[in-house]
This record gives sequence, structure tokens and C-alpha cells, in this order.
Amino acid sequence: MVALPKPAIKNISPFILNQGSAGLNPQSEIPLIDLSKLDAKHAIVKACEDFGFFKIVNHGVPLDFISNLESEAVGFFSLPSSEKEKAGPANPFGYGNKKIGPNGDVGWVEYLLLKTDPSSNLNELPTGFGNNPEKFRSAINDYISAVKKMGCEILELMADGLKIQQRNVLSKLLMDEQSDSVFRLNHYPPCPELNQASGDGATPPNMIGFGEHTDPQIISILRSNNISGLQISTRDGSWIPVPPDQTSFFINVGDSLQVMTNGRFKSVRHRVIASGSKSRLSMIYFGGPPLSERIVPLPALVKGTESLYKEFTWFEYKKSAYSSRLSDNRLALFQRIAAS
Ligand SMILES: C=C1C[C@]23C[C@@]1(O)CC[C@H]2[C@@]12CC[C@H](O)[C@@](C)(C(=O)O1)[C@H]2[C@@H]3C(=O)O
Ligand SMILES: O=C(O)CCC(=O)C(=O)O
Ligand SMILES: [Fe+2]
Repeated sequence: MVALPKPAIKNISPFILNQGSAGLNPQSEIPLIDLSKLDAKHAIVKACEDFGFFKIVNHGVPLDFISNLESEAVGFFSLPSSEKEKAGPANPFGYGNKKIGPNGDVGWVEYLLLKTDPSSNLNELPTGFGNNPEKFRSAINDYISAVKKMGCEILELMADGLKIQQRNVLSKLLMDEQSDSVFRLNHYPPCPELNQASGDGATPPNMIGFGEHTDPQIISILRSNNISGLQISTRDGSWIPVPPDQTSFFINVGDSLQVMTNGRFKSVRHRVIASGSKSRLSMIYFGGPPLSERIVPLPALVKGTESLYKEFTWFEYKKSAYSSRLSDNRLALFQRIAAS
């Protein structure tokens, strides 16, 4: 594995999370789903209800697709800033460094945000995009196809587990040619100054790599190298660390799936805490519907009850998401106020 260069920083204060390790609950277990087991569909539904998050093993994604993409990504993030910046600034797609989104959020992270449609910006990767942009492009395409296939299998198991007759009711949205899915490579560089900075006296301060948020799409499929940092928020509001596992995937329920299940599944709040000494690299596929898709609860899940949400299209939701801050509760605008 190639060592990534360390960026020079003078002032790390905007990135410090002023709460030490308070509120962390390392005891909770992250639900583990074995995709080869017959009862996977029930375990998936339970994990989505309890956590909105789970880990997948026996996923069927070829490990060489993962390692090829990881080495291409390491190669890209090792380039001099002047080279990486040729792919930026992220607007929202492209190379971004520390700035997340358009509304003032920052994190100790550099990233590449890409559309997944192979005919779109993947083919516009600028020259200077590593030594062999064609190799990078092909590693991204191989990875995305395999991960999308696994994502569709998971969405079909969810539909089965929810006893919905049309088992492709969710997966067809990702399979649609117009699916508005995105792909992100995040690199959290080490921050040696963190070890010297003073926290609350007892514990060193935490550094925000990627601030807390929920993902807006249907499902996010995350894989990282073996460096920790990802945390999820539980129903009681405490944070639990997600032990890294570079051979597995982690699934997040997104806001759209929360709505489509009429609140039965909850989108999971999560964040990344950067490390003082090690580089974390993550790759995330965000499976989204076509822009024109109406995001409404599946009819089978509203029988006898009312929809908890006002109707909206994915385009309307995305537009509103892009005028929000990262930590905002983006669904609040679309919630129906229960009649008393
Ligand atoms: C602050 C922002 C970044 C984000 C768009 C937003 O305005 C609010 C949602 C953010 C998020 C979180 C999940 C994904 O990383 C992402 C690509 C997405 O779809 O929504 C990011 C957006 C981004 O970085 O552009
Ligand atoms: O990098 C990670 O591990 C998670 C990042 C994340 O939540 C995101 O990009 O939406
Ligand atoms: Fe996220």
C-alpha cells in the first residue's frame, strides 16, 4: 500500500469535535447479515428497523474489483494538489478538499464525487487524472456494476422481508437508466497536529472527518480500508463506532427509503472522525431513483394508516437538500403534521 502525503495545516480548530469520547457506546453490536443465509431477508428488515444500518458478508463482489479501485484511488489522492485540483472544484461533482456541499460545511477530508452513469462525467475525467485515467475509469466502472448488483439483491430481499409482492419495487429504481445514483471516494488524511492539540484535558480532541448527517438517497453501500472512524447514531442518540472491515460492506438506509417504508425504516445518522496518524479511504455508492420519481410510501405499507410524508419528487428533495447544511434533518420539511 502506497503511503499518502500529509497535507500542511496551520489551524485545525474548525475541524475539532468538542465532545471528547462522551456519548460513545462501544458495547452495541452492528447487525451482521450473511447474504448467503436463507433468513437474510428477515435479518435485513430487523436491522433497518432497529439501526438503519448493517454490515454485509458473503456479498459476492469480487475482491480484486475492490483492491484495484483502492490502489487507483490511493494513486489519485497521492498526486500533488495541483494535479488533483484539475478535477475540481466539486460543484457538486469533481474533486473537493475540506469543503463539503455548497453551504459552508467542512471536514478533514478530500474526495471525488462522480455521477455513476458511465456515459457522464466518468468519461470527462480530466487529463492528469493519475498516470492512467483509463485504468482508473475502468476500475470505477467494474466496482460500481458489481456493487449496484449487490445493492439490488439487498433491496429485493428487503421487499421480500416486508412481504411486498413486487420484489423489484425498490431495485428497479437503481436499475432504471435514468437512476440518479452517485459515487464518492473519500480520503481522510492523517492529522498529526491532532495528537498535539489539547482536548478537554483528559482525552485528545476528536477531529471531524465528515460531519453527522443522513444520506438523502435510497441506499448507500460503503466500503472502507481497515482504518476506523465511521460512527452511527442509535435510536437513543448515542454514537457507536463501526469497526472497520475491508472485506465487507456497510449499508445505510437513506431518507428516500425511510419515506418509501412510511417511517418503518429510519435513515441512519452517521459521521466520520479522522485519525491523528492513519489515512482512511472509503468508497460509497449512493443508490438513488430517477429525478422524476415520486417518493411516496409503498402502498402495502400504508394500509390502514396514512402517509407520514407529503408527496415530493426526487428532484424536489435533492434541490432542497442542496440548500441545507449537512447536519440538517432534511425530511422535516416533508413530514405531515399528525392531526390531533
Ligand atoms: C452539505 C451537503 C453535502 C451533500 C449535499 C448537502 O447540501 C446535504 C447532503 C450532503 C450529501 C450527504 C451524502 C452524500 O455524501 C452526498 C453526495 C449527498 O447526496 O448528500 C452529500 C452531498 C455532497 O457532498 O454534495
Ligand atoms: O467516508 C465514510 O466512511 C462515510 C462518508 C459519508 O457518510 C458520505 O460520504 O456520505
Ligand atoms: Fe453519508
